[in-house]
Amino acid sequence: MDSIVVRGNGPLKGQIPIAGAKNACLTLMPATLLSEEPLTLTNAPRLSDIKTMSELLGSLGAEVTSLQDGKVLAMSSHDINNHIADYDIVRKMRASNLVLGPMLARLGHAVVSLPGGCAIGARPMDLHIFGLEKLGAEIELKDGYLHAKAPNGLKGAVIELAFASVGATENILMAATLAKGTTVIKNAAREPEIVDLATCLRAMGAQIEGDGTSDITIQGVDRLHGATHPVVTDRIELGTFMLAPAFCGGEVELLGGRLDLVESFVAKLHEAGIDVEETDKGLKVARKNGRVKAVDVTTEPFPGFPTDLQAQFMAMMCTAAGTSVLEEKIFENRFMHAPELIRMGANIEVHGGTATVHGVEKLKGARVMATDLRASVSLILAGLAAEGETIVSRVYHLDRGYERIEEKLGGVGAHIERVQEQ
Ligand SMILES: CC(=O)N[C@H]1[C@@H](OP(=O)(O)OP(=O)(O)OC[C@H]2O[C@@H](n3ccc(=O)[nH]c3=O)[C@H](O)[C@@H]2O)O[C@H](CO)[C@@H](O)[C@@H]1O
Ligand SMILES: C=C(OP(=O)(O)O)C(=O)O
Repeated sequence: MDSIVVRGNGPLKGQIPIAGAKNACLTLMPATLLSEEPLTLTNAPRLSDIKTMSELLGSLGAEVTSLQDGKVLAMSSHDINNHIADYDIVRKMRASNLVLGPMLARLGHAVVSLPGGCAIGARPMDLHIFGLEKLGAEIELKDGYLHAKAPNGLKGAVIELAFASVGATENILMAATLAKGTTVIKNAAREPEIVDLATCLRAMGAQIEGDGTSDITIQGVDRLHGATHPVVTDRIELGTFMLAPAFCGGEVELLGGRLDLVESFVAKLHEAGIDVEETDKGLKVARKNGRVKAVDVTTEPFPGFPTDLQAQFMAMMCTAAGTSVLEEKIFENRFMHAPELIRMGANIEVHGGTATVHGVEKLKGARVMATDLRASVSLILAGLAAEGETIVSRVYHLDRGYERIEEKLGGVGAHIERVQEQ
């Protein structure tokens, strides 16, 4: 199994290219199931989650061809000959549940394994089911699988979500494109990945308005056609790498970075005393001198501070001047990185969904274990700012969401290498 070894670093300098968004690509790929014609995605990230989604789509009869070293995904769902998304693939990745809406819309039936919980929370699918049932689907849970059918086809409806769930919005949005009549999703998620999905669906012939706001209106059409669509920039990879110079010092330009994707996060960086400026090619982040200031953060749905950047921000707060309070409002168990950061000398108290971080002068390298994707990368950032060597094990979590992290961070002067452990 691979581990990542990082050594405490001086200032970082240079440029890091930001990839297409994992979380956009994972919903754009199942959109191929909605049409018999090919869908091609450009600017795709090279990640293990993308391979898992390719495997899942392949198991349903779709063809996914990876071109240009994985940056282009050419997909065709001409022949969908299986309607069962098997537990063995779905359990590897929760986003597998995003085939449910498209399969139901295209085939009129689907059987999809319930993904189950994961390290960060229980993550039920009640809102996905609620929305699809409003569209006329009949859904039953049997043997751990959701058995969904729409004997009379899907029909447009007004669907008010109790919480602005990203996945539920995506599943309902995709299903509604082929439903009869008009669907309105109220309290829809507003994340950039939803806007990217709607943009791609429009390129395929769907009629959608209001994406990026809380009310999305979809006028169903009879069929969707092929398209080529560039995946939006990964705002979480962007935010993660913005924290590297903020934490270690130096100046790094994030190529392809866009302020509108990370505004609430950048507001917190400014409060902490970090400079962020827009350039022709992206965003430049600099910390020239002085200690980072402690700031409080509450995670919220977009446009609020993203939960997927909470672990990384907590790592930086470990050596900030003062005390910061981090409130996690999206997932009930997303502080698994705290005990590992404490092994590196951090002073953190966790009570329920609140973590209080008392800044210390320095972290110290240690052997630590990654528990989930963003926890893993928070430990790498902490290791770069710590004294001595940090070994992060279980980095398969990391490979789900960060392509070639050693190359990207190594390229700006970080001491980081991947090793194989027995
Ligand atoms: C592949 C992907 O895009 N993953 C992202 C997506 O996950 P995901 O789509 O799973 O996140 P949701 O927005 O659905 O979940 C947010 C909260 O709603 C709850 N919930 C969700 C659905 C449901 O039917 N019932 C319910 O109670 C969840 O348990 C969680 O507490 O958005 C999250 C919130 O920004 C991000 O952290 C994930 O990185
Ligand atoms: C929680 C995440 O992903 P997923 O929803 O795929 O588990 C993430 O990207 O941080």
